[in-house]
Amino acid sequence: MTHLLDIRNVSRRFGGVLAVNDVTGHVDEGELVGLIGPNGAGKTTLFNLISGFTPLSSGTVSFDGKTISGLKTNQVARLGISRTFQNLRVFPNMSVFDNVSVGAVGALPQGALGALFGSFAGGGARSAEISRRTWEALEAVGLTHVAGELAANLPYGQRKYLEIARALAMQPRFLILDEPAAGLNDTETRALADFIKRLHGTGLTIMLVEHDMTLVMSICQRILVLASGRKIADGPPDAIRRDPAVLEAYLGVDA
Ligand SMILES: Nc1ncnc2c1ncn2[C@@H]1O[C@H](COP(=O)(O)OP(=O)(O)OP(=O)(O)O)[C@@H](O)[C@H]1O
Repeated sequence: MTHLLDIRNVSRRFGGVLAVNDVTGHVDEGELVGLIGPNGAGKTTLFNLISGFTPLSSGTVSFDGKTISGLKTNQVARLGISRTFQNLRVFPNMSVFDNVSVGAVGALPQGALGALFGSFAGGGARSAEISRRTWEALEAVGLTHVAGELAANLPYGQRKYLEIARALAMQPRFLILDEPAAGLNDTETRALADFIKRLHGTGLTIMLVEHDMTLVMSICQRILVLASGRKIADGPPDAIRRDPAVLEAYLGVDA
């Protein structure tokens, strides 16, 4: 069976640091997978390698049976991989609606709808489709009521959902969330966990990096663990919780 995401012997070196060291793993269609590990383990670098933000030093990444390593970020996005960032990348002086529509614009190849609807109707059909996808994404994260607000005016918690909405406006098959709960309080984190579960319930495949273990253990079906760039474990939350290598590397406990 072909995995939706297939990572084979992937490495990335930064000077003397092997940030990701010969990692092999996969994500199947419909899974909700967590990626955990101590600070500096290589989690964000692995996400960057998957989404095309950082070139690989060696190895291959395939998506839906096609090699995507070497593609540019926008090409990867158009194939259906969408992501959020550890540090929010919201445009503060743009409206919430415009921030999210950036995602929809990025996902639609210029002229594709023109070809579909004929050259005269193309421009109008394209902007109607962008608007439809934007509203749909805002609806999914519960931000339609602030669509006209400047992003800068949103509280931090809502800006995180804004970033997720922008990723959703690309109508991805595979969503990558980099530390979605960072900076949120306990109540907000619980609400986020429910939201991610609902999103996953719609059939979306999701992979997330998260330091909040309660969140990861409660919602993920499977967890990959990195330590010093290497994959040290891969399994369901219960097994990961008891894995001696994980306890040693992750919690500093000599099991
Ligand atoms: N652009 C870069 N240039 C040089 N070194 C880098 C670069 N990006 C990452 N690294 C190094 O690679 C290693 C892995 O970093 P990475 O950010 O992927 O870890 P992480 O698991 O996401 O950590 P954290 O949980 O702290 O976010 C670290 O030693 C880091 O300093």
